[in-house]
Amino acid sequence: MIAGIEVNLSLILNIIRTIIDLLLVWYILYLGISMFKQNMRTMQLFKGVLIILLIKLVTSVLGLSTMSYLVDTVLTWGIIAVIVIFQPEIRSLLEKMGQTKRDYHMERLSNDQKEHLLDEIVDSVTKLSETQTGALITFERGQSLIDYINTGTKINADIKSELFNTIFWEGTPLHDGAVIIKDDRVVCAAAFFPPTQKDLSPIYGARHRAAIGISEITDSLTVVVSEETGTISFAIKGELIKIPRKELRASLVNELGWFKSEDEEGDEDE
Ligand SMILES: Nc1ncnc2c1ncn2[C@@H]1O[C@H](COP(=O)(O)OP(=O)(O)OP(=O)(O)O)[C@@H](O)[C@H]1O
Repeated sequence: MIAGIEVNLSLILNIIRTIIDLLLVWYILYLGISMFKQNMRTMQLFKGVLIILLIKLVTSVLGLSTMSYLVDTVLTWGIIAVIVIFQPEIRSLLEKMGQTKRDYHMERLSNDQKEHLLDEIVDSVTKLSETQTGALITFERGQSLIDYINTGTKINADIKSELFNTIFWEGTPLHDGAVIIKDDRVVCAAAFFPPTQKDLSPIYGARHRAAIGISEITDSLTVVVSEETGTISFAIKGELIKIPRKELRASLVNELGWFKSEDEEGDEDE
């Protein structure tokens, strides 16, 4: 009787272990595939690895020992090369897996203070758009942008409409590159982003490529203003979304998530 219970218990434990195992593998595959889908570089890598694995299979089945040795060598050195070349993507994936950051800093600000910050940003982006001044403004969200902040010139200033309009004025040395905002601070200007490798319409040049590029490898939000047309776009998760001027404020509120809904406030009070 006791032996029977022990067998059943170990069977149940085995089933639970298998389910946990499968769920973990599924989660890692899901993260990997969503990263591959977002980024053209990783998509190309994925195809390359598939081709090499296919060649490895064929050479093993046909017993082509020299070819098999060559493929093994490519795989061994390839892994090292992939780690070096795709360091930003691998880091982004690991950061996503361990992401627990809550926006403590923004939570300390009152709604009035946040409204004021939004007013400054909306006022500035609207003016940049009206005057057709090219601009790239990136908001750090869950994942750190420290690597990209380090490529620019540190500022650590308040968010002010005049500041953005001055920075992006063509006569200033800082106008080339992106401004990065972390919480309620403008942390740097003239930051450089790795441009996307995606096929894009020829109407988009280096600025839009940079905006999409940073959104492929981080969860940041980038606001781009086109110098040629004054069009405002958001770059999010590898996609470019045009934002009509009238909808800029509402779209920023939606994407930045600075204001909690009443439901969320209620949940925290309980
Ligand atoms: N990799 C990059 N990282 C950050 N900023 C960049 C990068 N590449 C270009 N830029 C910015 O974009 C400007 C050049 O934009 P370009 O005119 O080629 O882009 P565009 O997408 O056609 O935009 P626009 O519609 O404003 O002309 C540069 O002066 C620089 O400020």
